[in-house]
Amino acid sequence: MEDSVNVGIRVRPSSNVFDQSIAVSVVSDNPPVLHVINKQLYSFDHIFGEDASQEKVYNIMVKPLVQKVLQGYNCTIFAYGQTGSGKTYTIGSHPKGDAEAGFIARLCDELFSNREEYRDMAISINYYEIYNEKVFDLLSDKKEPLLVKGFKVDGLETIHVHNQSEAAQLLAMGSLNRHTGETKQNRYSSRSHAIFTLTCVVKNEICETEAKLNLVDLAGSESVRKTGTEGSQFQEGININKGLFYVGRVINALTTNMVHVPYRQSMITTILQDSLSKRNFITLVACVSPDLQDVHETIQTLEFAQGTKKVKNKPEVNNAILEYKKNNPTLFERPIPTSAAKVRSTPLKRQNHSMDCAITPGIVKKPKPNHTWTPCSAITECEIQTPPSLSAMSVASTLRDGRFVLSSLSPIVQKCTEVVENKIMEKFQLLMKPYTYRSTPEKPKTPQFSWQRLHSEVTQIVRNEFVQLTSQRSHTSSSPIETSGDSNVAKRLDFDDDSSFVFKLPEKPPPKLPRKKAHKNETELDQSIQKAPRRSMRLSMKMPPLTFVVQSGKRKSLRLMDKNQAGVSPERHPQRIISKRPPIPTPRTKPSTSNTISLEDAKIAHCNNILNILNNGNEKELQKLPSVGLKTAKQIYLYRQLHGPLNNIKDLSKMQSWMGNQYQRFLRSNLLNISED
Ligand SMILES: Nc1ncnc2c1ncn2[C@@H]1O[C@H](COP(=O)(O)OP(=O)(O)OP(=O)(O)O)[C@@H](O)[C@H]1O
Repeated sequence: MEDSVNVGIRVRPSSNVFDQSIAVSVVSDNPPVLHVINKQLYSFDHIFGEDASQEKVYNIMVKPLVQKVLQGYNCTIFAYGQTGSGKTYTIGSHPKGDAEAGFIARLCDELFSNREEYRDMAISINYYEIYNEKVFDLLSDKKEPLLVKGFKVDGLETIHVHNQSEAAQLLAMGSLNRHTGETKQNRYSSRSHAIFTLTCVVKNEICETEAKLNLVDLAGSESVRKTGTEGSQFQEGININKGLFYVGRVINALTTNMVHVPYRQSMITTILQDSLSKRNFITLVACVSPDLQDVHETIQTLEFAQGTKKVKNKPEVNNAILEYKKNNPTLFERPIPTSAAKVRSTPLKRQNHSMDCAITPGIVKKPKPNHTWTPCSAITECEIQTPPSLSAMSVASTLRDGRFVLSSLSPIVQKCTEVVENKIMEKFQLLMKPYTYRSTPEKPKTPQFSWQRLHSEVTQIVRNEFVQLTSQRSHTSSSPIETSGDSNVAKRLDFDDDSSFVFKLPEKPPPKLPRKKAHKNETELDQSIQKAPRRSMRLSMKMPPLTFVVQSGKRKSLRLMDKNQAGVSPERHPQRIISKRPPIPTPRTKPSTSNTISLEDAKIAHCNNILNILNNGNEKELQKLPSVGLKTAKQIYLYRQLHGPLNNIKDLSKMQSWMGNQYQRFLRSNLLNISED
């Protein structure tokens, strides 16, 4: 196993016996690619289709961990997914017959039946659950929650087992004690996270190693709306989702080498802290339902799984996608069903730039029913439609023409490219108007039009520009945009040609823009486009100046001048976004603003902010200020009680409890440039 985090997806058999509305299909097992309706493609370490046997899933996901445990590594296997998606089935809460046996039964079988191999090993079992953020022992009669000290659970029963039947008995007994409840989606829905821990102590002549193997059956990732929970079940749902969220955050922090791993934010991550670390091994089996009615939860689960581990893009995956698209052209051309059209990405969406095929859908525009996107068809006025989903076309265009692979660029440029593409697509219909007059005897026939061709033309122009940009600015592309929204991208675009990336205000005031270019609304713009004789001529029109908006002396953001000011929408000229011309401020911006004035304003605002915290903050808030600890916070608080609010920050120097140059240190660390006199 090359990675310490291994993510697999398991698709359970459909529960729709008669209805064939399936939303998920496995594109290929190897390389693993999954297709979800609404044109999304995902890749993970492993994907198991509906017909994957328990044995197959166990052999791939769990078996390799046995050796790791014997070598002394802690291993944790999580089953994650919506309620009823097969988590308990996969982990195995009951010692079932051979074919149906889950991970726990198979593991015990492996460890005990090969006693020769594991002769000098002692195994003990803990089985407990986390219900409503409290720990309950499933192997004990006690009904009270257990105390947690640090990351250790106090008073947990640890039972030594010597053979498989003893282990099976404990599993069966503990499973009966689990908190379950009936929801709309599962009659015996697990309402808790159940943790079955095998502690293996291996002795040999030289040393003794101890390692844990945790099998965690997480509670269902729920949508309260769908499960129909209320009252105490609703509260359970909140705690369940909290636990799940932090499991995801912790694994993500480990895979991305974050300095801070948020173990303490939920009970489950607190307790498993010693097993969830970079030194140990983590396996996540995300269970999904293939049914169309569950597509929203399925996408949430897939994005959760994707969020836990950034899957590296592999060429074989791209080839598999291409092959699949070739064989299933209709899947990528048919209109999006209403239920799927509502699907949005989850709050956990991020890092989708890691794979071209997993671009998160934006708001999906729904084409007219029964309309099929036909490549290279001439269109008439009445046929103007919303263009196909950008994400799908992006994948296609980046891969099909083979000229350009988006993923080869840095995340920043990928994101920028997406932004520009989106802008172009927004105006697509307007751009297309000139093509749409009907062919009549008076007018010449409209040239044959193809969405694909136009899209790839425009995209290629933009991307070529970005390729140049990356080659000039390769040093800017090292830091990935973790949770970038468009605003971040705007910031990223925020540079001119100067290598220091310092924004410069233009020396001359901006030239007055010709009025004739100003368009008040889209209809006007629309008309002017129609009047323009040829698209090529329109594209050769003079580029509207780029606008830098100066805001409170902070970093300036590059904005494309809107059509009210420039007359021509900049989205139609994406190739100019990295124009080398010096930036011209918008006529609306105060012409006299200089950086010094803005910086002064910023300083004053900063001082006021700190003064506000000093006067109104409670002890906790005061401690958020640099160089203010609990003691100083208490002193400031007391000083305020005795002397009333501070008139200015300098008043703080009157506080007698400052030691040595503590006050100066406070000023320095809060970046307060206040003179002593
Ligand atoms: N891969 C599979 N093959 C056959 N049956 C399955 C599979 N996955 C799930 N099932 C069946 O689906 C039903 C629900 O599964 P299970 O109880 O494991 O869901 P769950 O995800 O644990 O739900 P909850 O979170 O509510 O506890 C069970 O009857 C189970 O046998």
